Amino acid sequence: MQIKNVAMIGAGAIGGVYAYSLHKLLGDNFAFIANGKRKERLEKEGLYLNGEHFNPKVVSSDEGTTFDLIIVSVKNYQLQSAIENMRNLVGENTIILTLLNGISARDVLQEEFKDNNVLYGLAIKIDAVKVGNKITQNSKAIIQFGDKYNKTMSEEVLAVKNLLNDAKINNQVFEDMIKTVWTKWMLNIGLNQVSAISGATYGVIKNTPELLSLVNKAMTEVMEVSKACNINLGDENWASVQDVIDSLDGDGKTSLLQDVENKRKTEVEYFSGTLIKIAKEHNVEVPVNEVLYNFIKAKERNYTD
Ligand SMILES: NC(=O)C1=CN([C@@H]2O[C@H](COP(=O)(O)OP(=O)(O)OC[C@H]3O[C@@H](n4cnc5c(N)ncnc54)[C@H](OP(=O)(O)O)[C@@H]3O)[C@@H](O)[C@H]2O)C=CC1
Ligand SMILES: CC(C)(CO)C(=O)C(=O)O
Repeated sequence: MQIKNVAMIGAGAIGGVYAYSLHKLLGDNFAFIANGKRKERLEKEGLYLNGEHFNPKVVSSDEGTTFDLIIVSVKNYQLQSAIENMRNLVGENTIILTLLNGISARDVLQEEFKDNNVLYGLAIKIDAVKVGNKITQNSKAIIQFGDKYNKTMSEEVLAVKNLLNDAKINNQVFEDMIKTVWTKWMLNIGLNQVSAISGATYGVIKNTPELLSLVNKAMTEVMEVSKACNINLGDENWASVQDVIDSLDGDGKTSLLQDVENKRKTEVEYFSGTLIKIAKEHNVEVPVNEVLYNFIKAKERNYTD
């Protein structure tokens, strides 16, 4: 199986980074999916990655074509609209890969596209910042992806791996993608939420013991909930998160902080919001996350122009 044409829905900070490499490899066999004004703007202005301009093809939802692979890189609260916008471009054999943070996007997509292979996926060690149509990204970003379990890789996983290798996109397939997705979620629950409240860049967080301690307390609650859910995050998952924090560029900012700074809706419901719900079902206390949740919700509620 060879992936010949790829579409991506979500030309944002994350999408833009990977679109650059896929566009370079595939030319017009790579396209963004966008409609209306979003399509016009993307076509007219394109994107910049680290100062280099690129202008991939843009297809609309009613293009009358299907893709071998569709990569989804919108925010969690945009997922339903993205699903409707990609529906007509999903064929019988289209593989779908999500890069959204959180633990729910893959299952939401699989429920909508029951007959397709929807892979688990995430973007890690990425410190992309997007202002207007200009993206900066300095770290060695990696896509971690796969089926739920990958003791042996399926034909689809191998095909995506070959594509990412050809596009020179760092990638890893883990045996247990549920644990991998939860590990990233733990990182986001710590780092993203603390940064959104404090306004701190990665560099400031790394050099401020009080903030680091808060990050670790929020993440410890995820470890506890993971045990109650039989996901059982362990020392190696904790260590891999610390490794990611170390790798992030000092000037970079989490996506949640970028949202708060730009007075956009945040993904907090998919971080502590979801953790609090799961914790309740399992009678686990998550007081630090309750505080973080309320602070971020209050920030969102009080955005002023
Ligand atoms: N930024 C980061 O460093 C990281 C982010 N992530 C995760 O990746 C996901 C994406 O984040 P990020 O790239 O920062 O988000 P952005 O907000 O930068 O990008 C989302 C993009 O999706 C577009 N979009 C939304 N709805 C549609 C739609 N229906 N059709 C077409 N395009 C649409 C938006 O367009 P428009 O602007 O026109 O509304 C925007 O360009 C999130 O889950 C985030 O948590 C993961 C790792 C790191
Ligand atoms: C891990 C981190 C903080 C950067 O890759 C992220 O996922 C985000 O900013 O949403």
